Amino acid sequence: AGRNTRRLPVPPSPRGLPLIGNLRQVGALPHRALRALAAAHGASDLMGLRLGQVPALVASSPSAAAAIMREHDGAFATRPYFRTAEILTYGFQDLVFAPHGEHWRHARRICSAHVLSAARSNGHHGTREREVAAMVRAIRESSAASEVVDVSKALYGFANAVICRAVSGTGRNSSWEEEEAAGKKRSELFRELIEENTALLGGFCVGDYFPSLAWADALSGAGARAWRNFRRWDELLEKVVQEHEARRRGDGDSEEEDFVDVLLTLQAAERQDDGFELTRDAIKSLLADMFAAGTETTFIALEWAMSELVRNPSTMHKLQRELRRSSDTGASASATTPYLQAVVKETLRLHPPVPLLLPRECMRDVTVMNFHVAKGTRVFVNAWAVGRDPASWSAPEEFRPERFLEEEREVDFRGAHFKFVPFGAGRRVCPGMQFGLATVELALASLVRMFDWEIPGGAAPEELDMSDAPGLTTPRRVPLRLVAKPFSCEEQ
Ligand code: HEM
Repeated sequence: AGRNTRRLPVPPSPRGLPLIGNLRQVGALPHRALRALAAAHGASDLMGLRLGQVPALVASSPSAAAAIMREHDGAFATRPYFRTAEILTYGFQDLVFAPHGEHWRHARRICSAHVLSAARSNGHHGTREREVAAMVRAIRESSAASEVVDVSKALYGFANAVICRAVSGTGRNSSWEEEEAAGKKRSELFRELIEENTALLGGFCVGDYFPSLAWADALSGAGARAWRNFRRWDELLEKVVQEHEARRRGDGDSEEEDFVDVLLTLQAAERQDDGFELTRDAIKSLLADMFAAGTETTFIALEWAMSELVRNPSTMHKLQRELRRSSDTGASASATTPYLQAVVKETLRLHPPVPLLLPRECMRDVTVMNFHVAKGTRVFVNAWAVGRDPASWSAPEEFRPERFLEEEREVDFRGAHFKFVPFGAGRRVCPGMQFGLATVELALASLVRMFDWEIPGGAAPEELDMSDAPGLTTPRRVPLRLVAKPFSCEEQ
């Protein structure tokens, strides 16, 4: 097969410049630029690119997404090596990103098992509810002082606090208020570190695109910046792990096990049958990964859900009616809130928080949709373009949650429908899907149920700026600032 594939054509590709190839054409909003490039070059399924010295492949249609993540999932299961990621993950990029090693399988099993069970457990449900309550309280206070609420900031703080508590726990021995103050300080530090991480990972590291010029990073300072950030992460995570160890030596009270507890228990049960040793650095690497992967994504989904609702008042009212009617049945009653589920789906279709998913790398020469793809090719799946594919969706650019209750009611994002892949699919599907969704649904339900929202200064809903920020994740370009009017049942 290897010999035959060489005679096959390579995917259509726009002409690049000498040396840098197509790097300049990717632009600040790569998901948009890549869709336009693909359309202009007859490459609506697969498009070839050259990013510096690195060959790349972009999948932009549902069938191309299925070819990469279902038919050839095994060949594309690895992540490319990134210099900054290597530093930021304790040299454990392999542990988190390499596909076939025992380490990867083991680490991933731990992550998924914990994250999924945490999503269901009552302990974490309670944690989420307390964080939602804290956010609602803060918004009420701002609205009483007739301030405009920085919704983006409130949502980021919320998403960050939920992940902080799920991953590194709550100081179970202190009161909630004491903890809230300490937690806030820590959340701020986490926020700073995560932002720096995102900048570093999304940033341009010469060595990632020009392996033969890797020494240039030493000159540009990207390497030094990554090391500096790494040391700050390390200090914080070391503290988190030490606190847990002290607590475990103490009263051993662990009614609410968090992620660090699970990892320490595993470490103690040491030498797993596959010979994997959970070192201190491996634990810290996994923690850093959860923080980085869980906060930004949850925040972005919430930010766009609120934006779309404010921009589409009839949708907002319909959701408010559903939630206010079913409020006494409790937040877990997802069966009673079908419209909420549809709103969340529609938000993720139009605004997947990681629009190009995380890059994969081709591990051997393969034939994909009759094209030859060489080993070492870096692969992007344009989930954003796939979710707006005009051949698969009616009125694809419109926000219309009803589609998920009508013609698309069978379609979901769990990895079986390749026209809707905001969490990826196959071996590399997001392990935090359940956890992220539960957080998004709970927070959105409370904000929509408990407040009426308006754009400050009486601007018309359709004037709301909906542009996305440059980078590999897509938060709003400008923060969402709204007036919140507390809703009380007597008004209706
Ligand atoms: C709405 C929320 C979220 C969205 C939209 C999202 C989306 C994604 C996407 C698109 C990927 C890459 C999948 C691929 O390449 O096929 C991913 C990977 C990942 N996500 Fe999420 N995610 C969310 C929440 C979370 C949360 C809450 C956590 C953890 C607490 C998490 C942990 C991870 C990890 C560890 C990976 C890397 C998996 C791997 O490389 O195998 N995610 N996520």
